[in-house]
Amino acid sequence: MSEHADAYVTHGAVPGPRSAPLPLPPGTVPAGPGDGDIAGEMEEAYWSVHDGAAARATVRQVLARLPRITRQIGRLAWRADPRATTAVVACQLASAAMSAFGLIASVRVLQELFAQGPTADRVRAAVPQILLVVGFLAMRALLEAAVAVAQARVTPKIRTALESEFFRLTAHVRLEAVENADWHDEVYRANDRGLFYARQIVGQVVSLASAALGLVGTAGVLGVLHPALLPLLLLSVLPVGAAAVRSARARFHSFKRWNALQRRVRVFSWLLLDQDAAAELRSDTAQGALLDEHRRLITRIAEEDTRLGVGAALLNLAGRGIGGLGTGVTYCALGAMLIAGWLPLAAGAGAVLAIQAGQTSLTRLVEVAHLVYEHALWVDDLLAVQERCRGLQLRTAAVHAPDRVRTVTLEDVSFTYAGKESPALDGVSMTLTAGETIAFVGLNGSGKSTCAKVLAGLHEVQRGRVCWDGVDVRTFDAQSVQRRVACVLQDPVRFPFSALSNVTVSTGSLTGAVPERALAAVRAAGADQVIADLPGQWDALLSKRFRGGQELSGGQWAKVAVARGLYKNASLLLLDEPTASMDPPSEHAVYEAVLRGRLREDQITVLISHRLASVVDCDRIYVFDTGRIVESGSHGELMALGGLYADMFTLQADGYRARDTGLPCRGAAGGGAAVEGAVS
Ligand SMILES: Nc1ncnc2c1ncn2[C@@H]1O[C@H](COP(=O)(O)OP(=O)(O)OP(=O)(O)O)[C@@H](O)[C@H]1O
Repeated sequence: MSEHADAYVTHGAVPGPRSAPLPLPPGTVPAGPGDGDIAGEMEEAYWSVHDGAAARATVRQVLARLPRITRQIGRLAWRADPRATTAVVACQLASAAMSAFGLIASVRVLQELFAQGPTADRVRAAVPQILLVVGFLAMRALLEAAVAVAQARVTPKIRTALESEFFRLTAHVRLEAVENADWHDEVYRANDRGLFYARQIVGQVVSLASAALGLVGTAGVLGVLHPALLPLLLLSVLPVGAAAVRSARARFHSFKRWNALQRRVRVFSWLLLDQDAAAELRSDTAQGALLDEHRRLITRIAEEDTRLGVGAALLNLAGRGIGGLGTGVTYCALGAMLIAGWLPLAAGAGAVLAIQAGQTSLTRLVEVAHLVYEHALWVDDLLAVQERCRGLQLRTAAVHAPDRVRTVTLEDVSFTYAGKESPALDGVSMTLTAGETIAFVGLNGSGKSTCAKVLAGLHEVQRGRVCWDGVDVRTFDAQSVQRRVACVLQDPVRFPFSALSNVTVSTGSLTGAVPERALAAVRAAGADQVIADLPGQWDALLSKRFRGGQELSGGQWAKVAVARGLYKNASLLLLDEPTASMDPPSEHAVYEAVLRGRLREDQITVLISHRLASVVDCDRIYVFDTGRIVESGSHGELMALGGLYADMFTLQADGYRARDTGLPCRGAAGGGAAVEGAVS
């Protein structure tokens, strides 16, 4: 055995420099999150960025942002449905006017009632004003209903527009961005929080406008009654406002703690309910430990709930106390004005009504302003993520990749993943021609999958060129390139669709199929028997999560994935360890189909495999080592070379021999037989 094989054996599957050795772990594990300051310990960095922002913001910060938020939401609403948006604004303004007119009419009713003369006459005189009050209130109710109807039209449209734009953008982001952990976190956060709050914020902005207009209306009415009542309104509402700000902040602060706990509980709930985790949990008898932790957390939530409830009651009491003090001072001042004769008694009673309405509007205004402030941060976050996605979109170009590619060439290609120091591919050159079957082999992390992705145009190289029929692939529209490539990966996506859709989805269709091609693809992949045995066959739903759905084994899913790749009928077929979970006869059948090119004679097929027996018949084999191609040639040429390939092949072939007897092992039918044949 050569020095290559020695390195393979003595250093394990991943040779190369190692970092500092891992020290012994401690004998006791920390009790877990939930001890001490739960909010601090359990904050999840990327979820919690804006949680509790309203608790930290000053009144000035909140007020300063409100006009911008209102404009932003207004723009979104206008784009979604201009008519409904106009209706919301117009009806909202009219409803506020009705409130103000109703208040003035109420004051007039009081004036009539407090006038001189017999009671019956005074009541009769007040009737027209009472009818006016009723009319204004009825109008206000109708207008508020109209606002709700228009809002119900515009809100789902905003949600649909934002959500479809969000997914359209994220689905077309370049692969390197998707593989970036920060981008991934941002997108999940935008999906979970941004879209959620975007659905609510229209209603909240409408409530905010309604409360603000209510306050303005009250001030207007008081100004009409007597200008000196305006400072009185201020005197009355300021303490109420201060109490409302304190209570809103406390609520957001508590919510942050509560939310952190809820997230943690959800992790345990998912694990306890998850179908995929069920077998391992039971075999490890881990349920007890998970249940204990779950119980501990929900107990903490219950305590937090009680703490929240008691805190809210105390804050409410304090707020009402301060508000009551303000009201008391206001009424004293009002009494003084009445005694001094500045104001008729009826106007004084009207002022009391107006001040009470003003206090209610202000409390609502403060609460909703804090909500809008915090939720708008999440909506901003969503819009910022969308903007970032716009800059990461797949390349679009007028030139499309050729329908049938004759040659794919890599010219001195180097590629380094973002954040990595050493390149994954370093000066790789090769030419692949239609009709060939090529294999990539090499140690873990040597660059095989990266090279396949570069060939497929999924990664843009930093140095060198990837050419399709002599044209740099970067000049083609990216999606046109991807339409001509089929990738079958080791861990294929298990689409929760019908068996047929699982095959046809590779052509971008869930509902349309070319029946003969679908049958040929599943036969070639060995998936025909899998589908034939399912109740419902082609129509069988492949997901246990839905009623009547079926579950496949790992190997059966792999066959469906290979069928999907073959069905695409692409110029370039990339198979990245597609048979790793298949039984030997199935693996053999797939390689037969792929290697003999049963579906397409003019296809370039690239096969990545660690089972070297499966690449023996390939036209050419490239051997990768730390991002470079160190050997290439046919199986025979590489064995004669006696390098890394020959060492790996011999090592694997030895594994199929019974050590004592020298006889082949029984389990090595299919692939094993090929190895025996090849090395003997
Ligand atoms: N998305 C990624 N981001 C950063 N580094 C990556 C990424 N994917 C792969 N790498 C790194 O690039 C190098 C080559 O990886 P690649 O997946 O191409 O190797 P491979 O030969 O296909 O390995 P394996 O046989 O284990 O599948 C490795 O060092 C790996 O850690």
